[in-house]
Amino acid sequence: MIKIAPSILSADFSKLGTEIQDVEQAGADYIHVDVMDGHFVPNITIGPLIAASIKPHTQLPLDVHLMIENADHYIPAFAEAGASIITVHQEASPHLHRTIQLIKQQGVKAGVVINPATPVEMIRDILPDVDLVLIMTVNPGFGGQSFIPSGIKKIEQVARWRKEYDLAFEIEVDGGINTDTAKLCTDAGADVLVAGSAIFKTQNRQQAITDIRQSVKKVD
Ligand SMILES: O=C(CO)[C@H](O)[C@H](O)COP(=O)(O)O
Repeated sequence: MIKIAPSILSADFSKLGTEIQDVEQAGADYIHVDVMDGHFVPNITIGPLIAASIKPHTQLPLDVHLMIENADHYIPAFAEAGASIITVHQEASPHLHRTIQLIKQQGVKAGVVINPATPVEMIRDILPDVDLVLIMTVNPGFGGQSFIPSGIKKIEQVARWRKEYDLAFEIEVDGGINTDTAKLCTDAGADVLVAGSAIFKTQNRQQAITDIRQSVKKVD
């Protein structure tokens, strides 16, 4: 079963608790928390204080996507805030192996992310150490952007390596996911679909999640 991770970047921040409860009741599997620092990406969003304040409002795992420089400085605080998964960018992590080990030392699952312009080969050597690989299909920073299809070949390649090396990490995809693009990703091997505007910008979140789940089952 495909997992759905609504990205709260597109939620109403004035009522985050009820927004999160709404998507949990609607059948979400993870709550995707987009953390941006205004340096690595041109936007500023959520810090550990907000992550900690939303944690009591959901039973779902907090899937924390760090789009920040100096992630090592903040990983303990996000773990303390209740993150279940923390993902860091290959492009922002000069000592990626050390950073992945730091996440695991906090008792949190560790993931690695690559941007649309980063060759998938850049994460090959870290695959045995991660619990999740996140392939970006937009340039990180904002919700509501168009899907960049070059991510599909990366999902396929990561899925091939997972099989070849007998590994068990999840493959997640993020950016421009909707009923038109979800199936391209799941057919390529994605297990977790992050969707922001396709879920939070609708009135009926249950219908939105059901529609994405149905779209990946369609026979072409
Ligand atoms: O990481 C992100 C942006 O950096 C968001 O998770 C992503 O863009 C989701 O939004 P949408 O589904 O609207 O594209």
